Amino acid sequence: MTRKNKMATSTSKHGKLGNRFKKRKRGGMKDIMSNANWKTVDLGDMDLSQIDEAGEIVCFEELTDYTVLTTSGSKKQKIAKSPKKSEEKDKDTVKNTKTGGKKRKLKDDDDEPLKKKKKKTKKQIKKAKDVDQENKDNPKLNDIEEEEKTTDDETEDEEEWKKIDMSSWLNLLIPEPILHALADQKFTCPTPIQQQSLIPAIRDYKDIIGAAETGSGKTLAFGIPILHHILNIQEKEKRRKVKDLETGEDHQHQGCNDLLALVLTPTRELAIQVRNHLVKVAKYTGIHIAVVVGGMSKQKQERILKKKPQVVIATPGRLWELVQQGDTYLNSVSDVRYLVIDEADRMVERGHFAELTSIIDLINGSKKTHKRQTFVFSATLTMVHLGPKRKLMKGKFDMNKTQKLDDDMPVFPVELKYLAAVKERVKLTRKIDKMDHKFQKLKHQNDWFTRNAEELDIELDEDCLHDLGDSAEQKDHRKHLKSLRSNLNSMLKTTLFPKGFSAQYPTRGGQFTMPYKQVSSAVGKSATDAVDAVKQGTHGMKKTPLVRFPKGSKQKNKHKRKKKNK
Ligand SMILES: Nc1ncnc2c1ncn2[C@@H]1O[C@H](COP(=O)(O)OP(=O)(O)OP(=O)(O)O)[C@@H](O)[C@H]1O
Repeated sequence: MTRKNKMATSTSKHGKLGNRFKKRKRGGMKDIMSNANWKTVDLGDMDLSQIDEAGEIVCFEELTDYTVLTTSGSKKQKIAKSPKKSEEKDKDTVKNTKTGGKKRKLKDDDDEPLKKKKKKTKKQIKKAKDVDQENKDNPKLNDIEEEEKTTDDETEDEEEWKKIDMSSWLNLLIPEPILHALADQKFTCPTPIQQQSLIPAIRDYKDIIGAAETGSGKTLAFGIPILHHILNIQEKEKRRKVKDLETGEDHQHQGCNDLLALVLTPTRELAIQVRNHLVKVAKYTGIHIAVVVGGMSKQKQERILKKKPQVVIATPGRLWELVQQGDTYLNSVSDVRYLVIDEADRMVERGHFAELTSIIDLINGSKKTHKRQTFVFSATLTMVHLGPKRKLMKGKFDMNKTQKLDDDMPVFPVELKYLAAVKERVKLTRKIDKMDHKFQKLKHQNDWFTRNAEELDIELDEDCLHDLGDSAEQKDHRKHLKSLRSNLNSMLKTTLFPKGFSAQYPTRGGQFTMPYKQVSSAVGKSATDAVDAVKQGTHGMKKTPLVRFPKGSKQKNKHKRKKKNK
């Protein structure tokens, strides 16, 4: 339907569709009854057969006098009779057809005058070919824009979601629009990785390193905090704008229309998967999420980036290529506030590493003063086991001794505990030796001085001799040494390995035993299952006082409480 009250439609090769045809619209059927004959539209030199999108269309015809009938339930409504009225009313009716509680817009194609359409069609020939090729190559890429349309179309009762029990999310600082979207998807409980990441990432703005198996919900573990922070930025931006309007000032801030978050994934399939997942959860936030991956046509990429998405999900290769080409929007990638490296273990494989390093260098070189929050997620633990974490995080935060030990020896947890106990014993013995040695040395010095002084008949100044018995410092030393000795004693009295251990398995730094049953049940299993198997078999061992828990940890507090109760 055109503004000039002309109608462009198609006729099949086998003849006209007739004077009455039906057009299905959401919310009802539309009948268009022609009151006059169709007239052929002159398209000049243009050959319709060259347009891939044209499908069955072989020529254009226009209808200047028609009546539009719509069905509302079973009742048919006549909405236009005369050409002028028909145009106005038809436009209104279509525009007001409710889809998902939102006004459905007329498609540009329906709304444009035919002449304009003719000009555009020539231009569209190439574009249509590009798009078609692109869609053939990548059906998934095609879904990216499709899905956006369908999301808008969904109908729902605004308050309906509040009936769903979402109490498990309540303490995790989830903004209402996100909670709403989670409820829509019936995600009533956070997964463990989400539960553990959300508060530190949202409230404490901590960097997160997370390792959890495939399908454990890692995407939302970084997605929700990022959306939460962006919503906050938008809120602040709005307030600033209001303030600027009041004061007449014009400040430039990084805000709603900037690239704020970058998610890097090793493959385009994963990028699309992450994007679709985040789009669903950002449904009510107004936050724009886009994907930048290889295999997408330049035009489509430009179209997507023109919308200024605040979150970009990309593969390192494609992103780096576009940055190097000088893409204006992606050039601000160095200023992102949230950086996610998803599937980090795969990302460091050869093939991604060079571009990933370049991107990270670019981001690290940013002159912006704002703090960046980084999320590193991985499906396997290989990344965590690559080397001591503290080397990578030097100076970032202090690790206690047990953490350092665990970090150095990422074997089985149970093994670590016994290694820790052995190390503790050795350390204590060394400390005692050292102190003893100091005392011996002092004593020896005193003896040596006295002996020589006697031999040489020199009167010794008392100050030359070390006081081993009376000074406060010496007293402290003695006290300390005593406590070290008693600790070592109790350690030596406790059996390091419970009875029943028969099989032996080697570890770094020593040979330890564990029940054969557990060893055999752990063989050939995934790391998690093997650890479980070991844990089950060594349940009793966990209770030995040799195990040192990190300060402030749950186990430590439990241990303290138990001790107190005794
Ligand atoms: N809290 C939740 N409750 C129910 N389902 C959830 C929840 N969080 C995520 N999911 C669903 O679990 C599936 C896996 O989630 P997600 O893709 O985030 O896992 P992942 O750990 O990133 O997996 P992968 O390693 O394959 O990327 C998705 O279909 C997602 O919709």
